[in-house]
Parts: sequence; structure tokens; C-alpha cells
Amino acid sequence: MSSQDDSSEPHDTTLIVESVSLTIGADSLLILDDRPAKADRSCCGLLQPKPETNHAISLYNILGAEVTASNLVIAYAQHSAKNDVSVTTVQYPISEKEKVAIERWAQQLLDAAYAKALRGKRLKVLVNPFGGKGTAASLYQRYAAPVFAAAKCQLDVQNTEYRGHALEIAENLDIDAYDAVVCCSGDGLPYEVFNGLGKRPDARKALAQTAVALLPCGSGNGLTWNAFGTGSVSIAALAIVKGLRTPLDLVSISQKDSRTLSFLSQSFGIVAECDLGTENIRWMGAQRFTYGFLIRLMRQTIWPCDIAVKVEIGDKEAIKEHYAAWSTRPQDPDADSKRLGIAAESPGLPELKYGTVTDELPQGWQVISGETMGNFYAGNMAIMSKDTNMFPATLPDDGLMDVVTIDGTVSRATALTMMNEIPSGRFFDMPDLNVRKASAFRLVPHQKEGYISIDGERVPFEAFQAEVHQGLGTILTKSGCIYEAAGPR
Ligand SMILES: Nc1ncnc2c1ncn2[C@@H]1O[C@H](COP(=O)(O)OP(=O)(O)OP(=O)(O)O)[C@@H](O)[C@H]1O
Repeated sequence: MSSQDDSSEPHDTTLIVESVSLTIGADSLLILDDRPAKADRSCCGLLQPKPETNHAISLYNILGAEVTASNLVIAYAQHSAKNDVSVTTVQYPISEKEKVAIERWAQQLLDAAYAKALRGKRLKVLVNPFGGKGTAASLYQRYAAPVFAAAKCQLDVQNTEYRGHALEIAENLDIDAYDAVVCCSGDGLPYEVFNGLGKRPDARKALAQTAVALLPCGSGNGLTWNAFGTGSVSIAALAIVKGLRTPLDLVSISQKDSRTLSFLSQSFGIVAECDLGTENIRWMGAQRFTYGFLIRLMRQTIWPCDIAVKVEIGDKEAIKEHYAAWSTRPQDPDADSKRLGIAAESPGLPELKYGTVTDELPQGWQVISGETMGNFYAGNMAIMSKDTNMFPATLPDDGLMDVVTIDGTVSRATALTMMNEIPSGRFFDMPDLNVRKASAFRLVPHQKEGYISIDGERVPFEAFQAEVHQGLGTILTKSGCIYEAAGPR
């Protein structure tokens, strides 16, 4: 082996091992294999030179590079025909005297492949054996475990044994021992993990320090779609390995004397009914939401309530401008350590700025008529399930949630058109859709029975108040700053 200019300086991005040239490029590792093919003989028995093979591996897909006693081994995630990646390795024989230089080159490759992402993450993996269609454990073993192993993640895998177990685990977690909690489930387990971290005396510190991620094994899998833009377990595992710590707004929900945290959405009306009233048809997977919507649309379309919103941005054009400015703002490289510093100084859960739902309505909130409410839907993330970019203008940590309301008296044809326009993104601009960016709201249902959904979990059908805490939680994302969702146009 020799490096291209026979120098082993760290800046030397090309390595030559046995006539194979390996170059660390801006986005990929370029492999130029000039070795003669061992078994490629012509009809007269002469060894034919193998045609030069150009092979590029995206740096994002590179999981590991190590020098063993006699080989350089590079592990990477290779896309397979289906929407998946599988771990593949290439290896090149090396000699003892080349080892030090090659080790240095391998480090350089890993630096480029991981960039700002933490290498060898310490992961607490929680598997819900009943998540989604009940296949979370086998999905984990088959699609995620090999990716984590190739990336040399430190793993501590535990099955959840009962409802609320993930909450208890998070509440008692040694937060210094893990970089992230990875849930193999639907959005129900991350909801429990955020709430478990939020129950601790050092809640703010725990929520700032511990990232939460989801391997998509449920029906909606909102956290994975937003953070990584995929519904594939193996691609999500790769995204966790390469994921960047990203602050996430969390929303305090107060109901009577309880206080919980929401990371995804709060719904009342048709969406809550579709989400929670379709548990009996879980076998349908994500289709159950559409099916539920159509059934509900044929029956009831109005869910009367009182609503008051602390509106921060009230019209669609201003919301689009806010989205464009926030999503392109320069990143402060020290933002995460500053946030951790603040959380360490005042580690308790932040006080409620607007009190609870049992207090007087605060001054300056906009009262919205809810007599004929059809859909009240507040989102902290954009995508609620595959192809459902319900809140295109949401941002992970702008300190605002997007509140969408649709009157229940819109015609069935309009409601169906709206549903069909969600994947195209034209939904946002439809005149019957009201959108406000808010920092808090209160909702009081008029009826005695019905559904309120917080992150897909059913909560008592009674008045609740929501208030955002900017950047209180932490997730892993691909970009480090925005969701993998198309913004408003
Ligand atoms: N061993 C268990 N037995 C019973 N319930 C469990 C167990 N482990 C976890 N749970 C509960 O299962 C619920 C569903 O969790 P999960 O996140 O997997 O799916 P989900 O939210 O229903 O997903 P989706 O709705 O997207 O299918 C959670 O409320 C959790 O408390």
C-alpha cells in the first residue's frame, strides 16, 4: 500500500491498497478498483485484467472503518431494492508496516462520515412487543440491530412489559449513561419517555441531555417521519446513527390537576375520533386513519367547544415568512452546550407561564367560536403519519405550535378535497383551513363524551390547556434544525 503522494499526513484523502484507490470526497468515498479479477480467464487461459470499477459510497452511509490484524474493513449501509438498507462490508488486505498510516486514514474517513454526529452512541433501546402490528421485536432484530452493531453503538435493549413501563424506565434512567432513548414502537412509547423524563426532579436537565428517537414499528410513527423522513426501520436506524441532536419544543397539557407533556399533537373533533375511535381496526395499519375519517364524515361533523388561543402569528402569509426566516437562520455551533448549561443550572420543569386550565383565562387570548367546530388540531411536528404533512409550517424549536381549525359545517365534498390535498401540500392554502401560530390555547368541550387525543393517546374528555416550552426536549434529526417535511409554499 502507499498513499497517493506517499505522505501519511491527515490531509491526504487518498489511500492506495493493493491497486485499489480509496478517496474521501466531499460527499462520498470513491473506490477505484484496478486489481485483475482472480477468476476471470479468457478462453486461452490467460488472466484478463478486470475492467476498472468505479464505486462511490455516500459518506452518510458509512458506518465504520477499522484496521484489523491484516485488513482494512469498511462497513456501510447499502440500499436494497426495497425501501431498506442492509449492512455491507468491503475489506482490503494490508501489511503490518502500513498499519499506522491506514489507521490514520480510517480515522479521517470516520471524521468525514460522521461530521457533527456523535459516533458510537450509547443507546437505551425500548421495544414494545405489542407495538403496531406486534412485530417490533423482530423488526428491531432484523433491520436495526445490524446497523447499530456496524456503527459500534453501545446498546442496552429492554422490552416494555406493561403500559406505562417506558415512563417508569425514563423516570429512573441514569441519564449520564445514555445519549439517546430509542423506542421500537409507535408514537406511544416516545410520549411515555418524554413524560417519564419530565416527571424527574431534574426534568429539564434530563430532557435537554437525553435525545429521544423512534424506530417506526407503529401505525403513525410521526416522530420518525419528521426527524428522518422515512417509515423504514433500517433507514431510521441509519438516521439515528448519523442523527444530530436537535432541541424540540414540548407542550405542557394541563387538565384538572394533572400536567403532562406532548411532543406531537393535540386533537379534538374528527381527527381525535379517527385516531382513537379506530383502535379496533389496528390490523389495517395506517389505512385505519383514512377509513376512520370517511366513516366519521358520514356520521357526525360537529364537536362544539369553547376555544381561546394565545396567537403569535395569525395569517398564512406571515406564517410562511416566519417559516422561511427560521428555517434558514444561521446556526450557533454552541447553542446545544449553552442549552445544556442553562438546564443544569435550573434543572426543574419550567413553571407554567399561563397557569392551568382551572385558572382565569389570561388576558389577550383570542376567543374563537367553536359552536360548529369540525376539527381542532394543534401540531408540534409537521407529519402525523405517512403522506400526512398536516402542519407544513411547524418548526422543531421556534417556541410555537400550529393550531388548525376547520368548521364542521363545510360540505362533505370540501372535507374530502381537503383530505386529498394534504399529500400535495395545497391543503395549507385552502380558504376553509384556519391556521394560527400560537404559544398557548385552551379548549373546553361542550358535550359529555367524546375523544381528545394527545400524541395519539386518549385523555379524559374534559377542558384542557396547552402551553409551549421552547426547546425543552431533544430529538435526533437528519438536518439538526428542521423536519424532513416540505414547508408551506
Ligand atoms: N408490554 C406491554 N403490554 C401492554 N401494553 C404495552 C406494553 N408495552 C407498551 N405498552 C403500551 O402500548 C401502547 C402503544 O404503544 P406504541 O407506541 O407501540 O404504539 P401506538 O402509539 O399505539 O402506535 P400506533 O398508534 O402508531 O400504532 C403504549 O401506550 C404503551 O404504554
